[in-house]
Amino acid sequence: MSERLRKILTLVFVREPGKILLGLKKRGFGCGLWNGFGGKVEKNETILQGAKRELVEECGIQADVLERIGLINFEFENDPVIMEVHVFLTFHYIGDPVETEEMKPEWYKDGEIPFNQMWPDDKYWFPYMLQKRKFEAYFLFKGMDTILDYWIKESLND
Ligand SMILES: Nc1nc(SCCc2ccccc2)c2[nH]cnc2n1
Repeated sequence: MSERLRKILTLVFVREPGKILLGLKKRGFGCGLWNGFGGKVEKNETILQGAKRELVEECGIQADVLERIGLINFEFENDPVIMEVHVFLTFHYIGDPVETEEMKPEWYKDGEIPFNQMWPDDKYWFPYMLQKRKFEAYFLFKGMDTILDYWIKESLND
């Protein structure tokens, strides 16, 4: 896997006790789905800096403390590039979420997460993230809707 082409991306979830902030993607990759906030990591920034930047750009929230909670590799059939998504979590942030051109933010109760309007893999790894259990996962997609294969495991390392 190491010699494959990789695209490094971030995904940030903002939490309150019993609630999670999701954004409805208004354009681009994953348009029409609820997701965390994130995107590409630029050349001149670290993954953590990229995560913080995307959170501000996409919903106006500043998170000084982001905890790395997961690492997910997404592969799409017939696409040579693997998406390496670094997932972050924060309970400590500044500002109220605002709608942007990219995202429409909404708070959801943990038991009312709209998985049927989210990427199909989310229901597999959200439980780890909601319980603050670090995880690694891999999903092989056919198109945008079908998971051909996957694994997920709890990881203890940083
Ligand atoms: N939850 C979730 N997210 C993504 S992409 C997240 C990274 C990203 C990529 C492009 C723009 C913004 C954010 C997924 N891809 C396949 N399953 C998936 N599940």
